[in-house]
Amino acid sequence: MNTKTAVDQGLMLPLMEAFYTIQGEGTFSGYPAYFIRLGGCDVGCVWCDVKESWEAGKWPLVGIEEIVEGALSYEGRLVVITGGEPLMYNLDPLTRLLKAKGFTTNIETSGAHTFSGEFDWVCFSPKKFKKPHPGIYEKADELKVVVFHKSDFEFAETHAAKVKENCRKLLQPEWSKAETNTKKIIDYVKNHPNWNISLQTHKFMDIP
Ligand SMILES: C[S@@+](CC[C@H](N)C(=O)[O-])C[C@H]1O[C@@H](n2cnc3c(N)ncnc32)[C@H](O)[C@@H]1O
Ligand SMILES: Nc1nc2[nH]cc(C(=O)O)c2c(=O)[nH]1
Ligand code: SF4
Ligand SMILES: [Mg+2]
Repeated sequence: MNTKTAVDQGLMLPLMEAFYTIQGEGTFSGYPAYFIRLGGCDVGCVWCDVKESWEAGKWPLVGIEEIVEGALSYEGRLVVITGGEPLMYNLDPLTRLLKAKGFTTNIETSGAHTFSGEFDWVCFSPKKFKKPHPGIYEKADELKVVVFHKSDFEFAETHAAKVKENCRKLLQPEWSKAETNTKKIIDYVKNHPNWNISLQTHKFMDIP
């Protein structure tokens, strides 16, 4: 099988980095987790904190068995697949293998591409820069909207209207503007208690 076919089938993936850390964001904040960061993103968020991930061709193509071997070398059995935009790839084979080895599988996604993979928890973080694919709304367990500008509250509500009833609704301050945005988020959540706050706690702890 040639490399392109292997990538198309999700048997090889561009791996930017993989590391064992503490999930810093969202519902699983505080949980030890192995992060698999796939290279490549076509969404283009102006405030993205991993812009170096965007160009898929910069990262080595790694077979999914080798990716899972890396995860197996740590004690934790929670994996977070992120990027870049991980849904640019077929995640069925990787997540099937992770589940067969006993992992809980979580994803961080903008939802801008068609869904694939078998996930226990889907964190959907919609972006103004590229519209989400409509299929993501029924998959999302957590809607996590980054607040950069005051218009992001209205943006958050338009997506909240489309997710499942039991989907968690989180507002996360954009890191470089955290001081002013966090104040706005606190006021918003006090007045709209169906929303909760997510902070990038790994940045406060100075860990990956
Ligand atoms: C780097 S993205 C990768 C996964 C996927 N592309 C996405 O955007 O969901 C991981 C998470 O970090 C958030 N994020 C990225 N840059 C951020 C920033 N400057 N401040 C706060 N959150 C940020 C994203 O919204 C997303 O929830
Ligand atoms: N510790 C830690 N938690 C995270 N949660 C989501 C992250 C991401 O970049 O997807 C991330 C990350 O990069 N590090
Ligand atoms: S979708 Fe995610 S990885 Fe892509 S630019 Fe936006 S925050 Fe960065
Ligand atoms: Mg991050």
